Amino acid sequence: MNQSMLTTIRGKLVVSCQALDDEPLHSDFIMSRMALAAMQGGAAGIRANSVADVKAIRATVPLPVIGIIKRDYPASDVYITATLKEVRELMAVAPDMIALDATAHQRPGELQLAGLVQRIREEFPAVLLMADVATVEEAQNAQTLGFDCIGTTLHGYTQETQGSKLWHDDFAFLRQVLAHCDTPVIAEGNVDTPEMAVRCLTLGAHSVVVGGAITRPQQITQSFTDAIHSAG
Ligand SMILES: CC(=O)N[C@H](C=O)[C@@H](O)[C@H](O)[C@H](O)COP(=O)(O)O
Repeated sequence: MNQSMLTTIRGKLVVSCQALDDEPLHSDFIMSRMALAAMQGGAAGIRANSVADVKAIRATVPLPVIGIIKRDYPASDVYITATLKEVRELMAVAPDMIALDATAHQRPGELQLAGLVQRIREEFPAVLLMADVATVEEAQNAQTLGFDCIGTTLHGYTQETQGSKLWHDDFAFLRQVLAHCDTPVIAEGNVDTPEMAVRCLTLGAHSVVVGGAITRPQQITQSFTDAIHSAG
């Protein structure tokens, strides 16, 4: 499956099934059922956090999986697959692709981004690597480092991009990344409606990842209650 994941998800939807330990649906069993529901709805791939969730999802659905480990480190803003330790942990459950923070921020541990990519390529040559970025410069750097694909995942979530949403100005950030990179670009982050997902693909995104709008019921509920509140 590994080498073909990018082919499998081209022009299609990947569903992010994540619930952190402070969220109501935190459970590898529930995430595996979310993945099954996503598959029944036509998703071509799954993105998941933690070894337990990736393992449960892999045992439940035959879809390719993008694995991450979110872990907070003191004195670093990097929390998505920050070090080689998380990569090695994930490889025990063999995701097809691993996504890692590819921002310019200082990483915990010895290896910075270039060194980390080099070590992963040496140790795990078969796994695909997705660069989660927030800026165009980070996307270009990820391309130079040889990532297999670039995700807009962290746009709006770093100090430099705080408050920006992927869909702002008709997906201006996504369009800029697409204009500057030949590497496949995956639209991810605040893609909250089917129309937005279609727009990302029409603009040239290789694939689109949708999370909370499908798999976080507290967020979905809030969109209804907010709408009712503003109408009243
Ligand atoms: C910023 C960050 O930590 N993003 C995480 C990355 O894996 C997830 O919490 C998001 O749910 C995922 O990126 C999908 O985005 P959205 O849920 O907005 O569709």
